[in-house]
Amino acid sequence: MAAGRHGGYRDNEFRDRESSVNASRRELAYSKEEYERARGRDNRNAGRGRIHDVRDRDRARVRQKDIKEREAANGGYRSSSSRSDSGTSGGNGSDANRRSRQPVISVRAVDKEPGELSSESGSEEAIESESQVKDSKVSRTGAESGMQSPVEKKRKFSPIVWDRDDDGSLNSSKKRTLVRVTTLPPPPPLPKNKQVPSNNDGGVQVSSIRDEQGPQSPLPDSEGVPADLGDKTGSESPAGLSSMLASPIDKDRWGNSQDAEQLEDEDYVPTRNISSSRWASGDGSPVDEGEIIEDEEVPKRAKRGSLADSLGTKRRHRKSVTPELGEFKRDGSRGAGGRSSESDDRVSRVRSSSDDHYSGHDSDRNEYMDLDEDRENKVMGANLTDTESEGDDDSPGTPEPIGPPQRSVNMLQGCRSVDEFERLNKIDEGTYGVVYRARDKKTGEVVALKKVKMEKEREGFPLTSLREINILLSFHHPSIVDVKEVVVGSNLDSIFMVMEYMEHDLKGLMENMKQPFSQSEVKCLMLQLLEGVKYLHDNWVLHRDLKTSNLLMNNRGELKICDFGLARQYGSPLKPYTHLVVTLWYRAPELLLGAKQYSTAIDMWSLGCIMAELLSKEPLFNGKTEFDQLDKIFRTLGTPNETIWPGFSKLPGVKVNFVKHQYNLLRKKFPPTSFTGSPVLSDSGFDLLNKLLTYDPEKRITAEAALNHEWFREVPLPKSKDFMPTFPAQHAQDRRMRRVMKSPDPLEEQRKKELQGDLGGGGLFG
Ligand SMILES: Nc1ncnc2c1ncn2[C@@H]1O[C@H](COP(=O)(O)OP(=O)(O)OP(=O)(O)O)[C@@H](O)[C@H]1O
Repeated sequence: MAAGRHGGYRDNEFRDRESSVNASRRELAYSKEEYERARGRDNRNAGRGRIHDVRDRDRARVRQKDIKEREAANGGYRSSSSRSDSGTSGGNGSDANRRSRQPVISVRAVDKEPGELSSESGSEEAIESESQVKDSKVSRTGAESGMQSPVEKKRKFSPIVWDRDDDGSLNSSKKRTLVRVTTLPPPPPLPKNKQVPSNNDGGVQVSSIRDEQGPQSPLPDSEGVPADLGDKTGSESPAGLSSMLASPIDKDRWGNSQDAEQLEDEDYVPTRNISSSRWASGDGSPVDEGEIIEDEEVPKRAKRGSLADSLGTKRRHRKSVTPELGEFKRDGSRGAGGRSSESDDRVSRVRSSSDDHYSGHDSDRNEYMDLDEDRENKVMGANLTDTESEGDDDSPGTPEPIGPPQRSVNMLQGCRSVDEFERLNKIDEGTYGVVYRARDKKTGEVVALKKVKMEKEREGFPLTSLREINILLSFHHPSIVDVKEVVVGSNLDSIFMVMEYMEHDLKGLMENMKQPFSQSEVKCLMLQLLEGVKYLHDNWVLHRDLKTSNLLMNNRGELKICDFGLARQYGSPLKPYTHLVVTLWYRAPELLLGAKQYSTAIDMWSLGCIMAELLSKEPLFNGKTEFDQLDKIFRTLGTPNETIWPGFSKLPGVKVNFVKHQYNLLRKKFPPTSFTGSPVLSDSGFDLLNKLLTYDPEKRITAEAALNHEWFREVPLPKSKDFMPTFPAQHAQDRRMRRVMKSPDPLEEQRKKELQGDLGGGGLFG
């Protein structure tokens, strides 16, 4: 029976995976097509100026050099691996890529010291798989003669550079960024067919407030929040947020006198007034294209900004961003998880309604998608055009209409009202949002509504929420929580994400479980998790806050990643705030040690911590401070050194004198057999755990490689989702209490305190 189940699971699961892989491949095909098109346009525009030629030549040289180095380092291996080229080859293609960028690492494969994880060497297995990957990928990308586009390769593994303060010779942030950006790829496209719908692509209507408000509006550039998600449009919709923003606070209009009073009390009325927004004039004057605002990123989600800010920013981006960024309207593949027909309907409905009101700004097309870049990357696109040929094509004056004309609409016009939902209960209250269980009165469907907290908003709509909405509306995958639409509060002062309802989050679930998950259950969960993370990484997004409370589970055994408030496209320059991303217990050592660059590996470390927690029901490293966290890691895994982690000794945090723990004691925590109740883990399971918890981020296993790990193929096989245990749904107080009592991050605690007492307010949903 069990075997049968497993067999069934494997069929289903691997079919899922196969379809996911296929989707990824389709996305790859798209990317390549776009890339080729961009290159074609490069050629067409070759006469634009010498500077482009010089730049191209430089780039070509750098690429050649890069390729040669890689070949030399890999004994002639030329990786044709591409990010989307996933799954079935059994390859460690991503690892291969990483290694190929850092040849030294593979040379050190044989060096082992006490404390070194057995898997940290980069492994022969990986090298072997490189050639497999090479073979399989070469054949898929035959036109490239087995050589991956340098752009693709660079893009995938270009680390985020966030420290821009070290360039003393350049006293303007703009210059600094320009310099940095030269090493970075153009911002990656969101997934094909999964991008946040633009004006013409359904789901979200981007406002062109200036157009709406006429020339007298001083708002230079603004754009919409999610609106018009398809169910209703026009007259049925509430007044647009744009109008709301465009006029001074009006209690009647906002309905919520409490909010209005608060704002008045705090003298923040002007911030709600777009005509006096910081983008309009004076110190809040519109930022010129190319200007950088050196906003320092603040702790998780504390950063807020007016919607107009980010939207205005995006418009500025848009003029020079890469073609990929702007092009929403693509045919072809669906999301890896398959887009629901409902979503398609939504898109088509909005599309069909988007042909009127065309403002003539093909530039508008890109705005919503790019929200996650927000202020810190104001002119990333502009700068990229100075440094990347791919970006040249979308420079002003060379618009490439790709979809039907777009109309300008009020930002939230078309969104349904939250009153169309019946509130059932409060599920949880996160740091920056309250989550309710609710029922759609029309359809009877039970959903989760995450309310964006606006109570303390001084500058407008929280950027982190914009980012989250943007990403979640864009991405569709079985392992990523689905945001169906955005609705507005009855007083128009609040915005809710309508998500599929999930009965549990893994943190709360484990706290209520008597026994930890079995190995086969952990495998089932890890497979789903890895699929989701692979999908994110394939689409250039780092989650940056993976932890068990951000993993939802329903009673169908499905796991879904939520909380994308910290998620970010990578390959873009970021602000220095590294040590404040990722909840402490799940934070990678490079972040804890102040590394100046990070990439997908930070999420993989979190997955290692999660895997261990799923097996043992206890957090693996539950530090109280950053130092304590590192100490706990080092005690368990051994203190790293330059041999196992080249570059380690140069990390800023290494100035601190850590006790040198000689040995890796992880196996003691997860023995192959146990009579003491410790969670058991097979050799191959332990190998995977080791690879996830590898110190050197360059050698840490990728999601793709992890998915192909032997552990998932050995007995006990992954349990079928259908046979995963079910649990009674958790009530609000369970989840809330757990969060307040167990939250390990002092910053999070502080934020929680700040928010206490600030909840509630008018309307059905508080
Ligand atoms: N779709 C959903 N279905 C059911 N519960 C959900 C859903 N989304 C979120 N939750 C619950 O709400 C909690 C908080 O959600 P989320 O993490 O998105 O909010 P947040 O404000 O970003 O929280 P945090 O303080 O962790 O950053 C989750 O841990 C989960 O328990």
